[in-house]
Amino acid sequence: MKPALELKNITTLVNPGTSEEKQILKNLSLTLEAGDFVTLLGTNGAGKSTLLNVINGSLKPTMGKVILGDKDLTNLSEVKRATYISQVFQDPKVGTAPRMTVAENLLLALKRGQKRRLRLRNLRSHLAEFEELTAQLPNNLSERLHTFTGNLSGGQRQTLSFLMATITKPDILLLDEHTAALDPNTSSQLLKLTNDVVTKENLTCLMITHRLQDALRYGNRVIILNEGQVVLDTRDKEHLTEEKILTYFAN
Ligand SMILES: Nc1ncnc2c1ncn2[C@@H]1O[C@H](COP(=O)(O)OP(=O)(O)OP(=O)(O)O)[C@@H](O)[C@H]1O
Repeated sequence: MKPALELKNITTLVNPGTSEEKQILKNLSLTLEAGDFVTLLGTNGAGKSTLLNVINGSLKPTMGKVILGDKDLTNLSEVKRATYISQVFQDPKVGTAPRMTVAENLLLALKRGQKRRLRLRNLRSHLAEFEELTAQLPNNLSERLHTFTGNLSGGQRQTLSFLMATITKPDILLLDEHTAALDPNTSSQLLKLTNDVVTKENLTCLMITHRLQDALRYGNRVIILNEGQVVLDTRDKEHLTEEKILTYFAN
């Protein structure tokens, strides 16, 4: 079977030819198998978000290739890649349309890839489905289906962003510290939901986190980046400890 995602010799150079020139990712290669749930760790500035940006297409690598299944995405725009790749960001304000209701946002996510005019038709016929989908979720989202998302709490909005990112099964799910801005209870509820959905749907997922205990608790594989390179890539989580992880971090 083909790997879900292959990054081949990715190098990203920003501000080339200026005094600000910086190589962020350095000839980085990485293969994700279908169903891999990777927790991605590394010090501030190691290149974790840059790696996600190269995958989602918001940053074009200076060199290297991004292959999804049998498709070469390297020259595909961010918008076109969104058909295959979903992402949840750290900021709850990103990822949902604030002047649309929860139900309207869910419908947009469900009809991803269709023309906007067609996407908002038949909202009524999906309401029962959305009620059922949100009923099991934290933060009483099911009681807020007709609320503008701009009026939701950060936790409700992040739960909605996660639901939108997974409502149709993405080929790759990217999570960039998606629970970091939430209070400890809400954060652990959303992480548990994340784990349940990723495991049940057998999603291929890359999740950036700074919390070592979460990196150890969730997923089947741990990757640590340092200065734009992979310094640890292991599925042997049984023998991994927080102390051991810290030895791979830059000082
Ligand atoms: N477009 C850009 N132009 C210039 N420098 C950039 C750009 N994008 C990222 N960088 C720099 O590249 C380095 C890596 O950034 P990146 O955001 O990928 O790190 P990170 O591992 O996600 O860090 P953090 O844990 O702080 O979120 C940082 O030093 C950052 O300042």
